[in-house]
Amino acid sequence: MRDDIQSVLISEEEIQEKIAELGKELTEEYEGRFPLVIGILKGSLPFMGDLIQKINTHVELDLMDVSSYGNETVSSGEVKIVKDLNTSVEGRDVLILEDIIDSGLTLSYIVELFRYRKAKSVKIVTLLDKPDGRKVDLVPDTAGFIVPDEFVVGYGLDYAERYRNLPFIGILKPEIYEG
Ligand SMILES: O=P(O)(O)OC[C@H]1O[C@H](OP(=O)(O)OP(=O)(O)O)[C@H](O)[C@@H]1O
Ligand code: HPA
Ligand SMILES: [Mg+2]
Repeated sequence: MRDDIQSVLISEEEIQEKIAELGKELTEEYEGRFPLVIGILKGSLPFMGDLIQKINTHVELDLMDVSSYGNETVSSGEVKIVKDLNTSVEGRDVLILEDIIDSGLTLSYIVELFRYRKAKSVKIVTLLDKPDGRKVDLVPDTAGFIVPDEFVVGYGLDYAERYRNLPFIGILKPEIYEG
């Protein structure tokens, strides 16, 4: 699996350091507010798993599965809800956790949906932001790292469902997806 990686973009240590920082900020922000923390499957799983342990106040968790990439490296543009929330967002402080914002299509769809469902507040925290990939105007409230316009994998991010279990963020050798 690691032989398929051309270079490591963000190391395991850098990721964990950033998560500790984010956890501290979020603890202060959400102290006493009991936010609904929503992870977007499947990519956000490692980030969510690590980050929630660094948030030192009560939170409620839920998961939503949306998909627009299939097995491709470019978004289809069509966002499908594969699994909806179990919890109502109405009147709640919602904290959305994402692994990456690329075209912005996935999150703009979700944010609009949560506003329509009358969330009290919606905050977006993403581990990675790829601003050069943007197709719609969407700015996260917090981004851990800015990444270049390349297809990245690891720490939740997949190519054709693989590499999610790498503990770092890397760039795949082009021959893996070109041929
Ligand atoms: O800003 P965008 O261009 O919409 O891309 C970002 C979204 O794409 C990926 O999810 P994907 O649909 O591949 O599902 P997955 O998390 O299960 O891999 C990623 O996890 C984000 O949710
Ligand atoms: O660069 C990426 N890598 C993996 N999944 C993604 N989904 C959007 N962008 C990416
Ligand atoms: Mg994916």
